[in-house]
Amino acid sequence: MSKFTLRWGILATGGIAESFSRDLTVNPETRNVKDIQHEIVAAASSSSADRAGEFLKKVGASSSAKAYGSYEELVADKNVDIIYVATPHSHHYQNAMLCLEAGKNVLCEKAFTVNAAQAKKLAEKAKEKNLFLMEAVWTRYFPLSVYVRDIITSGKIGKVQRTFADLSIGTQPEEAFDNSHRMVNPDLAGGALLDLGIYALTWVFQTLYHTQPESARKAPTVVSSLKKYPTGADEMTTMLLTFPRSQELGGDAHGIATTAMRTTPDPDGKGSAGPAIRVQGDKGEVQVFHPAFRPTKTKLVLSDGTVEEKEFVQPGPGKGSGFYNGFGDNKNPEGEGHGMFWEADECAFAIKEGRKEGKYEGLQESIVIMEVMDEVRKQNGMTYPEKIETTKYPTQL
Ligand SMILES: NC(=O)C1=CN([C@@H]2O[C@H](COP(=O)(O)OP(=O)(O)OC[C@H]3O[C@@H](n4cnc5c(N)ncnc54)[C@H](OP(=O)(O)O)[C@@H]3O)[C@@H](O)[C@H]2O)C=CC1
Ligand SMILES: O=C1OC[C@@H](O)[C@H](O)[C@H]1O
Repeated sequence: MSKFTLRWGILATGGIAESFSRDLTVNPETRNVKDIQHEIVAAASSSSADRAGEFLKKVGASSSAKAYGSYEELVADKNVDIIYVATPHSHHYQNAMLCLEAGKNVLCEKAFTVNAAQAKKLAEKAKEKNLFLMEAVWTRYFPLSVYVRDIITSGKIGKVQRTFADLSIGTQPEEAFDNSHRMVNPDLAGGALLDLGIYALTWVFQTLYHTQPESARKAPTVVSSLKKYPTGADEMTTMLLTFPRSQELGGDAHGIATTAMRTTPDPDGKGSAGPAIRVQGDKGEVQVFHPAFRPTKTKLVLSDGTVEEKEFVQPGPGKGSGFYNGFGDNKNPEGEGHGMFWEADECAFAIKEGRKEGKYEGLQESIVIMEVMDEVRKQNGMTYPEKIETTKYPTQL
């Protein structure tokens, strides 16, 4: 049987574009995926075509892949089936809209947009054009996440009551980033909430919201506190979410999502401080260890005395495929892939099957999460410049 090939265009040539593109070059059979394959057919850099060309060489794309010096040229390429948007948060709305308007399917990096209004507009445009659109929350597609969700829906830990989830990175932001860096720069919609807090929210949502039947899912209420960094972006944010749920499911559930730049749930790098995520039911809990964006270890602890630890090593090409932590250069342990190929596979399966959204986080869920982040920013007076909050398209950034 011939394989379905998804032809990718890569929009931007920064750190995560490199990790993602390297993962696209990994043979899917190494992860036991047989019916689809990926091909990078083009990349574009807003700086120059030369930079796009160097990028294509670096990530191991075929020599026939096209290098463009503008995003507009990329979206006009007829050989491209889907575009991976890998620019800073501030640019996602404009860049993703450019792709959709040109008739391209889109996988857009997290945080999906700057606010929920922009996310809704993208979802409407994708629907109008009958295109696939997905937020690139890669963690949702890991076998580890599938396992955790299955634990919950199978009832193994009983009725789920509460999830604690933290993604904090234990850095000194003053040393790690200058004020123009995307992690702290409000002009690029920087800050802990949109960059890191999204993963804490991902764990809260995929355990307390996504595990409910679709018709039963209700948006949570939220109370929050946020500490600002001198640039005006946030460096630490804490959110308490209440999910309205039926008595049958155990009644309302609480999600505590935290993020911070200066602390870490894993100070010794060995997991000694305990898990970063705890999903608690009335018969036990399932734990997930740091980092919330790329966890590899879980522990199930039940009130009947069962304790089961599991390791989920990312399958892959062998020596360090270039694991990128968002602001530095970090290598995967030998023999591990990065893990962005799972979300890429989902795009291929969806497009092959004619689905228009990701199966483990549809657009409605991305929008609800953006609404939570909007509310947190509103409660704490954190705004971004109007030109990146606007839904006006096109807007020159
Ligand atoms: N899933 C994950 O694990 C990770 C996801 N991310 C997400 O990926 C996105 C990009 O992050 P990352 O790759 O670290 O960022 P980088 O700064 O490394 O790269 C961003 C790229 O966007 C393009 N760009 C266009 N306009 C601008 C602008 N005004 N300022 C800066 N860059 C611009 C540039 O590419 P060019 O010049 O080629 O056009 C640049 O190289 C963010 O949304 C982030 O949240 C980041 C890290 C990890
Ligand atoms: O998505 C991400 O995951 C890893 C983080 O360190 C990074 O900053 C973030 O963008």
